[in-house]
Amino acid sequence: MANDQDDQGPAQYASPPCFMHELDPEFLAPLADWTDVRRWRKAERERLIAARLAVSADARAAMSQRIAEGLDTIIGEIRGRMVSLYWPFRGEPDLRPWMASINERGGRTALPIVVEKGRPLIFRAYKPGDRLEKGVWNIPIPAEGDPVLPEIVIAPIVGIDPAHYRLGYGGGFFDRTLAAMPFKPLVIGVGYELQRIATIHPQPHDIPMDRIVTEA
Ligand SMILES: Nc1nc2c(c(=O)[nH]1)N(C=O)[C@@H](CNc1ccc(C(=O)N[C@@H](CCC(=O)O)C(=O)O)cc1)CN2
Ligand SMILES: Nc1ncnc2c1ncn2[C@@H]1O[C@H](COP(=O)(O)OP(=O)(O)OP(=O)(O)O)[C@@H](O)[C@H]1O
Repeated sequence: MANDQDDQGPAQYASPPCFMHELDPEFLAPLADWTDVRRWRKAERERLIAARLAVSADARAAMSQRIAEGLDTIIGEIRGRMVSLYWPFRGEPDLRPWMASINERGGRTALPIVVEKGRPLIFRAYKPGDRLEKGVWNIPIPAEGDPVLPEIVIAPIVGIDPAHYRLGYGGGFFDRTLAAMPFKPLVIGVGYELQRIATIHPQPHDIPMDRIVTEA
């Protein structure tokens, strides 16, 4: 039969598949919708947290010290300024020695508090030695004190991309908090070089960090 093409090789698609990833390994097809992005972010968070925890505690402490030096370089004079930090968990850089040094140099420090899931964080002043209590997810939080508004916000990253978009633990807390603050603080993302990724597939709610500091 002249028009029967079934025996002329395999069926062909109307358009060729995309081979962009073969030309450039960094090429990433955009994820179609938020369901895909959320699924991808969940897996990527787990991978990045595991990678961070696989680094020895000694190496993490050394990197944390380097990060503290990088923060001092960016911030400069600390006297009279308030910086919010965080109580480290899951292998995050431990900046508590730097928190102590800020207070010794006439600066002030604060910690974030989860008031409720789906709501912005609040900040309370905290310096080493102040009383802590257990907050949501058992994260230590300052036991007392009025809310404060830090002019410098240090945000620990799970992942970070070249446009400074931050992947966090998935609560959306920092994005909500920065969107709700009455002024824009200087926002510095901190983490390790191993947390750099090609893209976090940024969404309209994601707010990029002003600066990134790692051990490098
Ligand atoms: N050290 C530190 N403190 C911080 C933050 C941080 O990133 N690091 N936060 C920065 O935002 C806030 C806490 N954010 C968190 C967000 C999610 C989970 C968490 O464990 N989520 C569950 C899933 C919960 C759910 O889906 O409802 C999980 O990952 O298993 C923990 C903390 C405030 N304090
Ligand atoms: N300004 C906002 N208003 C309303 N919802 C928001 C806002 N910012 C983030 N969200 C919601 O929070 C959820 C988690 O967001 P995302 O995956 O970006 O979290 P994350 O940045 O990794 O978490 P975190 O800051 O807590 O470490 C999403 O459902 C998102 O829509």
